[in-house]
Amino acid sequence: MNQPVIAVTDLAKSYGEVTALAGISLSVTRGAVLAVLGHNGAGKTTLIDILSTRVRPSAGTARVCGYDVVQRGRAVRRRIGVTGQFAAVDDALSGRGNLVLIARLLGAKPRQAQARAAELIASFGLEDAADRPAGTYSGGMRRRLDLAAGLVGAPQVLFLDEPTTGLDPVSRSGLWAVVEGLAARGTTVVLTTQYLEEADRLADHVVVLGLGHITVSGTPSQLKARLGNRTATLTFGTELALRRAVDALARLGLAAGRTGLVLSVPLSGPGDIPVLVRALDAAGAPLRDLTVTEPTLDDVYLSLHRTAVAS
Ligand SMILES: Nc1ncnc2c1ncn2[C@@H]1O[C@H](COP(=O)(O)OP(=O)(O)OP(=O)(O)O)[C@@H](O)[C@H]1O
Repeated sequence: MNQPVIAVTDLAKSYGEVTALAGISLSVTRGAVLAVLGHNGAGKTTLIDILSTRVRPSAGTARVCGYDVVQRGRAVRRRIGVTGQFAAVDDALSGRGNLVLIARLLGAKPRQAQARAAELIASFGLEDAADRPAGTYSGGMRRRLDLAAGLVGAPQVLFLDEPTTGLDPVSRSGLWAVVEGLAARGTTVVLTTQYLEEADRLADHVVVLGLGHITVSGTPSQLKARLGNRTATLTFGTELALRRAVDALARLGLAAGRTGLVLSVPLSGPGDIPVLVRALDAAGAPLRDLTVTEPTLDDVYLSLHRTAVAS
C-alpha cells in the first residue's frame, strides 16, 4: 500500500572526471516532502535532473511512480511537474497564455485548457496580472507562475529546484503554504533549497548531499536531536539570585554559561525544567524569565560543515 513514489538505488552520475553523484539511495512515500540540502556543486540539481528524466544516470536505478526513469521516461514525465531556477516561462505571453499553452501541449482541449489556467490563476492569486505579459511580473509573481506552470498537468510528483531563492519573506511564506497544501492533498514533493528554515518548515525528510554522497539523512527533528540539546536561558533580577543559581546548578551537575544576569544551561531531557525550577526556588534564586531554545537546522548544517572541513 505504502509503496515509495520515488525509489533511488545506488544512483551515480559522472560528467567526465567530475562525480556529481557517487551512488546514493533514498525513497519517498506518497504525499511526503523531501528536502535536498547541500553546498554549491553537491549534486542536488543532478539528482532532480535524473529523477525528472532530463539527465541519464551513469549507474544505479531510479523509479518515479513505479516507472524506471531511463526505460519509461515518457510515463514518468506524464506524472511529474518540474519547476526550476531557470523558469520555462515565455515573457511575451501573458500568465494565462503561458498556462493555456502548457495545458494544450499536454493534450487538453481549448476549453479545458482555459479552465485549468483559470483555476491555477485563482489558486496562486494571479488574477490581477493574469492578462499582462509575464515579462512584467515581479520575482514573486514569476515564481508563482512558474509553480502554477509545473502544476498544469496535476502531477503526482513535483520537483522544485530552489523554489524560493531570491523571494521576499511574504512571497516565500505564500509559496510554502502552497507546497504544504499540495502535500496535504497527496502530491509528493522533492525540493532543493539553500534555506534551512524552508527545509525545517516543509520537509518530512531531509537529505544533505556532500560531494555526491548523502552525508546525513533523517527527519528535521532527528537531525536536530543528533546535534544535541535544548538550552534553557535563565534571567535573574539580582547578582545575589544569580550567584545562588550558579551554586544550585552546580549541585545538580549542570554547567552554566554566564552573560550579565543571564545563564545558559544545556538541557538533557524534558524532565530537566521542573527539576531546575524547583532547585532555584529552594535555593532562594527567583527567576525573572526562562526561555527554552531548540537547536535549529542551521546548527546541524554548520556542525556538519565543520566536521567535513576538519576531515
Ligand atoms: N552538464 C555538466 N557538465 C559537467 N559538469 C557538470 C554538469 N552538470 C553538473 N556538473 C558538475 O556536477 C557537480 C554537481 O553539480 P549540481 O549542479 O548537481 O550541484 P548542486 O548541488 O545543484 O549545486 P548548486 O547549489 O550550485 O546548484 C558540480 O561539480 C558540477 O560542476
